[in-house]
Amino acid sequence: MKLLVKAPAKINLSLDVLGKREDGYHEVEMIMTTIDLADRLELTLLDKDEIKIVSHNRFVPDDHRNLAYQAAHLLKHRFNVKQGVSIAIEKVIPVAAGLAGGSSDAAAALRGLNKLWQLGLTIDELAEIGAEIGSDVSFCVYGGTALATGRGELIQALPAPPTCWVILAKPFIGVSTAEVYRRLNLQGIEHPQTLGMMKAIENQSYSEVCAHMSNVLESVTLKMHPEVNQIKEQMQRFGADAVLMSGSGPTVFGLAQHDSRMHRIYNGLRGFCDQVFAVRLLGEQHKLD
Ligand SMILES: C[C@@](CO)(OP(=O)(O)O)[C@H](O)COP(=O)(O)OP(=O)(O)OC[C@H]1O[C@@H](n2ccc(N)nc2=O)[C@H](O)[C@@H]1O
Ligand SMILES: Nc1ncnc2c1ncn2[C@@H]1O[C@H](COP(=O)(O)OP(=O)(O)O)[C@@H](O)[C@H]1O
Repeated sequence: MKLLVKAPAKINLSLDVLGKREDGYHEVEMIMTTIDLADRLELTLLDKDEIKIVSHNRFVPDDHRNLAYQAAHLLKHRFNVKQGVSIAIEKVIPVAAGLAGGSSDAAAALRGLNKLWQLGLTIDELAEIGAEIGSDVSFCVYGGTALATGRGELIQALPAPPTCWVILAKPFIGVSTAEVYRRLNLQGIEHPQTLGMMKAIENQSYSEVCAHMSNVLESVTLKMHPEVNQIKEQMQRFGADAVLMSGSGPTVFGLAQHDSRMHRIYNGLRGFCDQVFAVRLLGEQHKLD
């Protein structure tokens, strides 16, 4: 038996860090939303009692380091599943990009294996299990738009932001999330107005969403990789209404409402970056798969 599952990427419309916790993680406040850029996972039941990862992307591990493997392993052992599974990952989301590709693959594996292995877990139970794999996995289990707090695993659903295009550009560098958090200096950072962003979304005000886009991790990544700032400037020059780095970076995204503007930014950026995409927001929390 086979099952196809989609694993969409996320962007952070705002990202605030409130402080460092005793467990080493940081307390965050983030507005996250899924976009129409997705990996595809093909799950196939195996008679043999094993978890197999198939991936043709050289940046994606095909063993226990793969987050989708970790999702399968967790479910298998916690619920004493005897069947094995092969997980083939067709990678579309750039790796180590601030777009939660690995986390979304893990979330898709959780949702898919819940069906394939007939575990009968609720979406909330899957999100709780996801938090054991990584801070962003819970959000990815639900998808849509949400406020994420705690270390990122506490999720409160929000309405869909106003419709627009998202143009993404990833320079040819990878960024380590752990290193970015480690280098963050909490003194003197300018905090985003998370509440303002939530109100902008509730009011369906595109201009207010643009005005409230802010990410405190930019202060670290832009210093380490000046090319990220250059991409931000290019996007602004080509007419994006607002521009921000997603997560710990290095991917930069810009928003645009009109098709013509989207084409101008997309074509303009292709000369500067190896990976450029123009996609729609997926919107509200919805039933993935
Ligand atoms: C920055 C964000 C924003 O959405 O995304 P990405 O840029 O990775 O996509 C997330 O906070 C990343 O979440 P995720 O990538 O799942 O992080 P984890 O695997 O849980 O943690 C990786 C490392 O980042 C640091 N970390 C992560 C989350 C957090 N709230 N505080 C932290 O200090 C810790 O050092 C941890 O060891
Ligand atoms: N399924 C997966 N897809 C991509 N990367 C993965 C996956 N599983 C584990 N990884 C590892 O996780 C690291 C971070 O990947 P990714 O989730 O794409 O980045 P980010 O957390 O910045 O959004 C990669 O360098 C890779 O080694």
